[in-house]
Amino acid sequence: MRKKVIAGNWKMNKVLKEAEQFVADTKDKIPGHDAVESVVCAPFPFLATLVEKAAGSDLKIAAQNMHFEDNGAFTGEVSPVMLKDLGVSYVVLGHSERREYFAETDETVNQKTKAAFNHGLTPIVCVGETLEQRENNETMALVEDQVKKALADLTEEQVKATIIAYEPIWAIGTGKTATSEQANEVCAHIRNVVKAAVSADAAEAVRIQYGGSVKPANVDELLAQSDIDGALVGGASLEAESFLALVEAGAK
Ligand SMILES: O=C(CO)COP(=O)(O)O
Repeated sequence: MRKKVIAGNWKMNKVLKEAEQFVADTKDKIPGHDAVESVVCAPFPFLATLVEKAAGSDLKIAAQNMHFEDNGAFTGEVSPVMLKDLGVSYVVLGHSERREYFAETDETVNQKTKAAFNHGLTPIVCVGETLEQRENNETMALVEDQVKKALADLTEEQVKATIIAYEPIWAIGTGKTATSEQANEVCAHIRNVVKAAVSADAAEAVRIQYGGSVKPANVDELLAQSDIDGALVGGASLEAESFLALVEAGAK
C-alpha cells in the first residue's frame, strides 16, 4: 500500500499571522506520519517560521517553487540549499500557474527535480492538460511527455520517492472537479508511463496525487480510486478545519 500524501498549496495567500494561526490550529490534530503525509506548501516568507511552529508535529512544510542552482546571481530566486537549511521537506515543481505565468518548462522542471533530490527535498512534480488539450484528445500524450521529461535522468530510487501531481488545468480553482474516473484514468496512465520508462517497481512505488477543486466533500471518492495516492489542494486547504478533514480522509 502506498502511503497517501495530502498537500495544501496555499499559492499567494495569507499573511504571516494567519499562517502561524493555521499551524497552531492544526498541528496537534494532524494524523500520524505513518498513516498519511500532511504537507502545507507555503509562500517563501513564511517558511522559516512555519517550520519552527510545526516542529515536533506531523505537519510538514513545503515550498511552492525553487531555482535549480545552489546559489549565484539569480536576483529574486530561492535555492534548494536555502530551503533545506530552513528545514523544508517538500517542494512543488512545475505547477501549471508557474508554467503559464513564469515560463516554467519541462526542462527547468527536470533540472529542479534533480536539484531537489541532490538536496534531500521531496519533489511534488505537477503535470496536466488545458481544457483545449482535453477536448482535442491530447491529454494522455501531453501528460506522458511532461512526466518523461520531468523524470529524465533520475535514478530508479529517486523516481520511487517522487510525488507526481496530476492537475487538469480546467479543474483548478474552477469548482469543476474531474470525475474520479477521469482523474484515475490519467493517474493510471502516468503509472504506466513510469513503468515503461523506468521499472515496474518504480511504478508501484511512485505516489500520484490528483489536484483540482478537491474538497472534503469529494476527497473520499477520489482517494478510493486505484491509482490516486493523495491530493494537492488549493482553495480547500486554506482553512484549518477543511485541511484537517482532508488529511483525515487521507489517513483512513
Ligand atoms: O492548483 C491546485 C493545487 O495546486 C488546485 O487548486 P484548487 O484546489 O483551488 O482547485
